[in-house]
Amino acid sequence: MTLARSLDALRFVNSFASLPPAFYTRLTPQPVRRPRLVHADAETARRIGLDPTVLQTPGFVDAFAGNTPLPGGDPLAAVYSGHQFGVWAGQLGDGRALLLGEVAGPGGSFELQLKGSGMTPYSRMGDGRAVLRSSVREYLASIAMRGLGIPTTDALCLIAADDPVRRETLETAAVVTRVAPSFVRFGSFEHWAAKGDTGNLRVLADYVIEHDYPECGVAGDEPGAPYVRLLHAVLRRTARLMAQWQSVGFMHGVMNTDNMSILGLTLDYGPYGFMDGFDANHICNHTDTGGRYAWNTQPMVGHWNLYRLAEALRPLAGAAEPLRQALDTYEAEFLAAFMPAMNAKLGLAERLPEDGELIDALWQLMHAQRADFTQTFRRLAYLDAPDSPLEPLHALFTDTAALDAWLERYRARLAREARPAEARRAAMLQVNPLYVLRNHLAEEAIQAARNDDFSVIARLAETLRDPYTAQEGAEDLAALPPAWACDLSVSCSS
Ligand SMILES: Nc1ncnc2c1ncn2[C@@H]1O[C@H](COP(=O)(O)OP(=O)(O)OP(=O)(O)O)[C@@H](O)[C@H]1O
Ligand SMILES: [Mg+2]
Repeated sequence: MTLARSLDALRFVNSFASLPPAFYTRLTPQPVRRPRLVHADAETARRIGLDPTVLQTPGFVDAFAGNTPLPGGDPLAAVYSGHQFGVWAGQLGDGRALLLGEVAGPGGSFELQLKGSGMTPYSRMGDGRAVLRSSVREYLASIAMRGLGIPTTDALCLIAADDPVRRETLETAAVVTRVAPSFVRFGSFEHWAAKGDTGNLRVLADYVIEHDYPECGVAGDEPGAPYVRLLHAVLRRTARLMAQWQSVGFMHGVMNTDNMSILGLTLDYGPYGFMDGFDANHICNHTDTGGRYAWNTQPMVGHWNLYRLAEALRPLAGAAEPLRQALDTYEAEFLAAFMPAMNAKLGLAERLPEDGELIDALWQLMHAQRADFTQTFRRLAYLDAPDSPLEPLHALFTDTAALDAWLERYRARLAREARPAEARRAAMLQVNPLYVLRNHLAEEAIQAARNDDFSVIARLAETLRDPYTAQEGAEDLAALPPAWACDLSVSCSS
């Protein structure tokens, strides 16, 4: 299929553009110099109805670099506000992102968004650009999270360019095309609520209900009820997302309300991290000196952010009490997702009252010894398997006697499972990934990409797509971080 026909096949509908003009500013992307394709994701292309064979064509690169317009596209930057690090930040908005439009693909309806495509009226002090470094991280994280089965925005392609971009040092620009059913954030609601503009608040809420949560809107209902249901639905998705993050050791790093997806997707891959050695208080974002967004605070912050969303919806709900009741279900929703996830990670098909203590004891042990998060769970799957020595598991812990003591408890618990050991092992390998996007792997990919060597990114994308299956020749991608990685730090700079 030719590029033109394939792009024509993307049937743009642009429902966000049908909202009142105050919601966005129409503008075109600012072109970049010498755009070149770093990588494109055929799976995402298929989902949106784009023939993957066009991904390598120059026309495709130009269109998704923002250098040539997409037929049927209607680019716009959306306004939103938000709380950053617990403090009201006022008006923000797509300062470097542009919504190209919405397409109907075989996998549903998706918005396509360029990130790093130039200044907008919401750029404030920023330059509208994203550097290659942070764009590689965003691109790979999207693929990694989808591979893990965790709700996320997707990335269609990553394009590198020559434009210089000043951060701490001089870097170069890149553009990521992100894909999601919606990029609306908690902060999109806070924006109108803070202005006291209940009219536009209702427009937004009704749009989100119609577009993404039709089950919340019931005709002939009490006037405030759909908005309470909306909060409840977003709360359930957010609670589940937090449980999923926790269970793979993912840390978002900047859980500001403007980065909280109304769809419960992982949104905005900035200074995120996957845990290496387990430290429950680990802060992946160097800029977050107070540790607001440490691993163990994430579920609580999710709840705090939902409070901000509830406050924003208050003028529509009619009364505060139903919103409060919805908020009160958060902990139960989180635990209803997290506890079974933890049982599954340990291969416990049944749930017994004492399992919580067994799991807590493992967390404490891993934390005290900084045992590698990913490898600990993965290697537990092979416990007492034929031809599987204990040594690789022992190697993750400094105090092996303490590990052995816990393993005795664990074995005793496993003995009460009806499921045969082989079936348990297979189930554990399905939920405990072997490959996660460790910081040092992203760093290696970035270093190579800076020299126009995109092969490291391609290899990581291929492996992370299927993180639960051991892949021949990918042993190094499962390995613990090398010594040099201790010095890596990731900040908000992007
Ligand atoms: N280089 C930049 N130029 C213009 N605006 C920026 C830039 N970097 C960040 N911003 C804006 O600052 C605010 C907070 O930034 P944050 O890092 O959370 O978002 P982001 O990574 O740019 O985008 P997104 O949340 O869409 O992934 C947003 O309004 C964002 O658009
Ligand atoms: Mg953001």
